[in-house]
Amino acid sequence: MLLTIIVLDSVGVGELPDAAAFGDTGAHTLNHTLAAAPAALPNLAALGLGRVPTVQTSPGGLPETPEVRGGYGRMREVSPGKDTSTGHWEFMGVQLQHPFQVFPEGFPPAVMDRFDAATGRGHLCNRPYSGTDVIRDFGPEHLETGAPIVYTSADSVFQIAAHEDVVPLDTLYAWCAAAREILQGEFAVARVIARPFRGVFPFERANEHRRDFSLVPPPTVLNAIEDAGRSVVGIGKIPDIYADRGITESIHTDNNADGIAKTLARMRRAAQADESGLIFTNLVDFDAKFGHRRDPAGYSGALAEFDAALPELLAAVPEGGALLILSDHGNDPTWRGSDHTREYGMLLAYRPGIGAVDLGERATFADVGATAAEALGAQWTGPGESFWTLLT
Ligand SMILES: O=P(O)(O)O[C@@H]1C[C@H](O)[C@@H](CO)O1
Ligand SMILES: [Mn+2]
Ligand SMILES: [Mn+2]
Repeated sequence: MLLTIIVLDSVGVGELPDAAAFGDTGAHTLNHTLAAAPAALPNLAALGLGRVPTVQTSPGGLPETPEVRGGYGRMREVSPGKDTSTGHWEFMGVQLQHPFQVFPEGFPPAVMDRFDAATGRGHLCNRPYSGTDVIRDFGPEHLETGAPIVYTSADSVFQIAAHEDVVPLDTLYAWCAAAREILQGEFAVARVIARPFRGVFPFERANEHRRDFSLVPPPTVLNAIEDAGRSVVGIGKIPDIYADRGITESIHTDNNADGIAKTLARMRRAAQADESGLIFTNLVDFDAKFGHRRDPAGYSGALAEFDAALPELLAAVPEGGALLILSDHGNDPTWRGSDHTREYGMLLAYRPGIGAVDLGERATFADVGATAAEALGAQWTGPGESFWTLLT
């Protein structure tokens, strides 16, 4: 049995009931993107996306689709966060009791003194910043001094930007590993992120060389699937997000198109070998290239690019297999600021021969992991209610 899960990173489907606590009342990544930059998305609509509550189907939204052949629903996130780690860990059965620590004033001397000692270079910035603005504003001084640019956001992240001609990639990754060691315990941040950049002012991000150094998660459904002797193929940021735990094979990707192509190829290889396991992909461009940059046209184009590839992905689902399409938080490109938005996760499902199946409102993202465990015959007694029987 082959299960493929594809996360459309940050494609939220409307404010969660507790959105006010995050300052996100009224946010709706999908609706606001399509209202600002219309795209038909016929294949996502045919899976039932337009039937997810609050998703707009009138003009400026998805087309009405009389013939829906897919499972559709939305998911509540119980963990108190709206970042990638929180969302993906909850997918696989980890419900956080407390939010990851954030550092809106920057990182204290107890952290930065140790980091400076590790790099021998001092540092620049050390406060919340947009990743494209920070290289524009601090890049010239970085080129002169070689000091790493350290910045954060509303998320629990310690980000290190450095020019590839000034700091070789392996040095930047070593600095991230050193920061990862320092940022534990009272200073634990969910992720240390390497943000290499290149070119001349105002510089260009080398997104394909981004690397996330995540905290190690507690045991997840991925471990249970691996323990059941199934393969767990992580594509894109997935291995980083789970700190390689419960991952049996990792496939790096440069962008969404590359992620889609590598997912397709791996699905076909698994089907030919009658392989039983999970292919788990994260497509990050929606979030990283367009959401945080408040670029609805780019966001809409990325959705259209995925929608155009969907027929091939559906055709690659073997008999008896399944495909889930999810989102892990919002990042409304029409919203104020440059951070994520607290929204329902999208849930779409496809199996060969499926009709229209209303998967309803899931009480937690962890229903995904409970479903994956049941589908793949893994033992999971943690959080989440499986919806696998709705798909069989
Ligand atoms: O460097 P940028 O502004 O893209 O940083 C964003 C802010 C988030 O915390 C981080 C991970 O999604 O990317
Ligand atoms: Mn994300
Ligand atoms: Mn993000």
